[in-house]
Amino acid sequence: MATEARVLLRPVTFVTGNAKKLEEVRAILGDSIPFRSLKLDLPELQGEPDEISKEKARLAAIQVNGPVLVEDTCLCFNALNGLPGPYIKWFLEKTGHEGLNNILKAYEDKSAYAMCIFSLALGPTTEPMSFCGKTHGKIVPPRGPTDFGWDPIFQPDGHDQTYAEMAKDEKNRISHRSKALALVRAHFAEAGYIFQIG
Ligand SMILES: O=c1[nH]c(=O)c2ncn([C@@H]3O[C@H](COP(=O)(O)OP(=O)(O)OP(=O)(O)O)[C@@H](O)[C@H]3O)c2[nH]1
Ligand SMILES: [Mg+2]
Repeated sequence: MATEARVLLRPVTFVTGNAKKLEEVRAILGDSIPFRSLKLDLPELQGEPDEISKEKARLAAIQVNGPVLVEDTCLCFNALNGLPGPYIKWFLEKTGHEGLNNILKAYEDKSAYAMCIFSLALGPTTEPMSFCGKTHGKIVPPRGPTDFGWDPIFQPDGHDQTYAEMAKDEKNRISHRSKALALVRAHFAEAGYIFQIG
């Protein structure tokens, strides 16, 4: 089904308070989609990851009054049926890498998945669309640089290194974030948006 082309008068604003996310999004997207960034710490709902991400997009679109892209990242332990999930930020802040490993000491299953849900809202009155990427792996004692979140304790399946130990471009090739952004790019290619940026 052909999608009607829509004219966008402004670049897509990627709204995040997290500089490391922005760095990765820039590296992955390159110049495939006209975008700029805005540093804002948006309030986050409690609930299912998809709804948290969409609500961030709704709030961001009101602030920006134009097309916005946001993302919410989850780290999900299979032994805990997906928790900490969207609450990983607070678990990490309060318990650290050691605490996250300790939580799983009670379980044999150390498997986990990293999940990114991007939400795109074309404007403040448009319902956001979501794009989800997942990378499966396991939780391990920390290895590698500690400059980005839980990267040192997440070892993707099929790799000997944690996210933190990997070269940046290697992480970006296989990450939850790059899988979700591949869907965002495919959406832009299919929707045929026309950017008329004055
Ligand atoms: O090791 C990591 N590798 C990653 O690839 C990654 N992506 C996000 N995070 C962290 O996981 C929490 C998500 O929470 P989150 O999605 O609400 O992000 P945030 O509040 O930092 O930014 P934002 O909500 O303003 O965009 C925050 O602690 C982020 O630092 C990552 N850690
Ligand atoms: Mg956040």
